[in-house]
Amino acid sequence: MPIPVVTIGIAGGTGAGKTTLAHRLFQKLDESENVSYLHHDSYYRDLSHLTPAARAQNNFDHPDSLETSLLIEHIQSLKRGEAVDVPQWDFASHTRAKGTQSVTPQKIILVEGILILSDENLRRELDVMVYVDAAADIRLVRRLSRDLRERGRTVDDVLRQYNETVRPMHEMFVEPSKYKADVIVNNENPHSMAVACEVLANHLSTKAGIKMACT
Ligand SMILES: Nc1ncnc2c1ncn2[C@@H]1O[C@H](COP(=O)(O)OP(=O)(O)O)[C@@H](O)[C@H]1O
Ligand SMILES: O=c1ccn([C@@H]2O[C@H](COP(=O)(O)O)[C@@H](O)[C@H]2O)c(=O)[nH]1
Repeated sequence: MPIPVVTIGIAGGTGAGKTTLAHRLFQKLDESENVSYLHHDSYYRDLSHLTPAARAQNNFDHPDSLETSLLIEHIQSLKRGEAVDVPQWDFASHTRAKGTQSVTPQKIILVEGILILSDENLRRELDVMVYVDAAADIRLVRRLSRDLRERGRTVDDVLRQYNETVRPMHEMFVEPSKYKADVIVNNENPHSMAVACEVLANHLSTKAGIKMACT
């Protein structure tokens, strides 16, 4: 039996604050309202057939690097009330890890990723589209620090990748998708975050009777 579901998409450039916003939303939701959380990064196409050096050169910021059709299938399954087995991505080796993570159907499906608003079929699955915005230099600094800390990279790796693929793909696919969003959050302004929270709380309450306290 299908359950009423609200699907929220959170897009934005690398380091903009998508995951931070998603976690803030979890904290604001009533504890009884669980969320099915899908990250587009989990759907990178496996590269284990390539050498480690070739994998590191892959363009992870182009839409073709992701199996978006599988993400769409998973959103549709969750909407039908069916659990899904989500692949796991290993950022250190650039391969799909062994095993999957089961995600169960909930009233809210939260989908996050740099490219989720650039795909027309994926946009059709989203009820509310949010784009988190921050200046390129701020995003690069955050990305550098996160990739050194959490993704096993060196400064040279991060800067080479940023110049060769991250920045050009951002300009080609991510930044233009901002204009598809219902809400653009300025992550350099805490008030903008608070206003976005109010907009989402209002939408969740009107469309699905879900309570979210933003204060
Ligand atoms: N408004 C902010 N001020 C300072 N640091 C932030 C802010 N938003 C996010 N960060 C930090 O920037 C890094 C990248 O944020 P994250 O939410 O992972 O970005 P994304 O998911 O868009 O790549 C994290 O270390 C996070 O703690
Ligand atoms: O194996 C990989 C897969 C992805 N990336 C980079 O990740 C970011 C997207 O993640 P954010 O959390 O939004 O930053 C994307 O820009 C890819 O370049 C990677 O480096 N290696």
